[in-house]
Amino acid sequence: MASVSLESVSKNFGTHTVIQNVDLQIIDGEFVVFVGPSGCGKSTLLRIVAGLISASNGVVRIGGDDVTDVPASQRGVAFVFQSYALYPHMNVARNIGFALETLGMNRAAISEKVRSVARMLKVDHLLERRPRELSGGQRQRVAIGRALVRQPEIFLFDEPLSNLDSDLRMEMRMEIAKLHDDLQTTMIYVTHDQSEAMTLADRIVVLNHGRIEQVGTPKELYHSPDNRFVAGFIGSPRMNFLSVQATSTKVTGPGGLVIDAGTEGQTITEIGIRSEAIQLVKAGDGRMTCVLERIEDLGHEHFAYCRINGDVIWVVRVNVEPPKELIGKEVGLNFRDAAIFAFAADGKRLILNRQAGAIEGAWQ
Ligand SMILES: Nc1ncnc2c1ncn2[C@@H]1O[C@H](COP(=O)(O)OP(=O)(O)OP(=O)(O)O)[C@@H](O)[C@H]1O
Repeated sequence: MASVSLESVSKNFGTHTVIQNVDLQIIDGEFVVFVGPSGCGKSTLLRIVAGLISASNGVVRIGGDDVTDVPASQRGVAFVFQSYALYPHMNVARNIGFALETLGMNRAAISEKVRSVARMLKVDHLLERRPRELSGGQRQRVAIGRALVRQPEIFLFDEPLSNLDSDLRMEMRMEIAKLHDDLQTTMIYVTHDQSEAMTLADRIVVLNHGRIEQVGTPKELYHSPDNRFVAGFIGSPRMNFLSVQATSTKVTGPGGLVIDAGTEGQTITEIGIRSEAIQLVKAGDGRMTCVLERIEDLGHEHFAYCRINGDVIWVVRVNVEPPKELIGKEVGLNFRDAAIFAFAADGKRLILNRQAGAIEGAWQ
C-alpha cells in the first residue's frame, strides 16, 4: 500500500494546458475516483500518476518518495484499461501470469499464483481460453487479474467498465468494491459516470478543464457542493437550477418564487434544488407555479417534468404517479428553504441567511 501526492502538477500538450496546478493527497489504502466531463483531464492525471505521461511541472510522490522522473515500471503501480489490452495470442493463464514470467518467477509458483487470482475473479474455469473466446466482462476480469497478480502498491483503473452493458457494469462495480475491501490497496479510478463514482469512492475528485473543482466524500459533494459545477455534476437526476433576482434580504424568480433570505457579500444569481427535495402540489398551494409537461414512469418512482419558465424545466421525483389529466396544466411546487442551494454569478456556492422570523416551508 502507498500514499500518492501530487504537488502543483500541470501538463501541457504543445500550447494546450490539460492539467492546471493540481494539488492532491491520497492516503494509504484509499479508494479515490476522478470524475468529470469528457476531456477534463482525468485520464491524463491518472497517467501522470502511473508514469505513462510525464508532468510538465510539479512533483509526484508515491509513499512519500519523489517519483516524478521514475519510469512506470518502477513505480509499483498496475493499470487496468477500458480496452482490456490483453495479449490476443496468449490464453487467460498466460495473460494473467505474464508479468511474473518477465520477473523470472518459476513456472510452478506462477501457476499457483495465477490459479489463486483466477479463483478470486471467477475466471478459473477459463484459463485455457484466448481473449477472443471471452465475453467483455470476462476479459475485464482477466485484465484485473493481470494487474492483481503483480501485487501492486497502487491500482489505477481507467474507465474499466465502460465497454460493458449496464447489468455487468453493476456486477463488476461490486466486485471492484469487494476487491478493495479485501486488499485495502490504494486505488485510483477514472470514470465520467458520477453514479459509479458515488458508489465506489472513499473520496471523489471532481475535475473540470484540468482543474480540481472539489475533493470530498460522496456525501460531502452531494450535500455540500462548493460550486454550481459540482452541484450540477453530482446527483442523478441533475440538480434543478433557476436564475433569480436577489437583494440582501430577498430572492425572487419565475413562477412566483419568493425566498425571504439573502447572503452577505456576493449576490445570488441562481438557485438550485434537487428533484427529491421538491413536492408536487395543487396549483396555488405551493411556493411556485409551473406547467406539468410530462411524467416518466420508472416503476418504483416517477419523474415529473415541470416547465417553470421558457426553457427552464425542473425534474421532480414523486413516489405516487400524478394523475395524467394534470399534464399540460398548472401545478404547484413546494420545497423547504433548507433545500435551496444558492450560487453567485461566478458559480461559487453562497449560504443563505434566512431573515429572523421568516417561516420556513410552513406546509412541511
Ligand atoms: N497525447 C495528447 N496530445 C494532445 N492532446 C492530448 C493528448 N492526450 C490528451 N489530450 C487532450 O487532453 C485533454 C484531456 O484528455 P483526457 O483523455 O485526459 O480527458 P478525459 O477527462 O480522460 O476524457 P474522456 O472521459 O473523454 O476519456 C483533451 O482535450 C485531450 O484532447
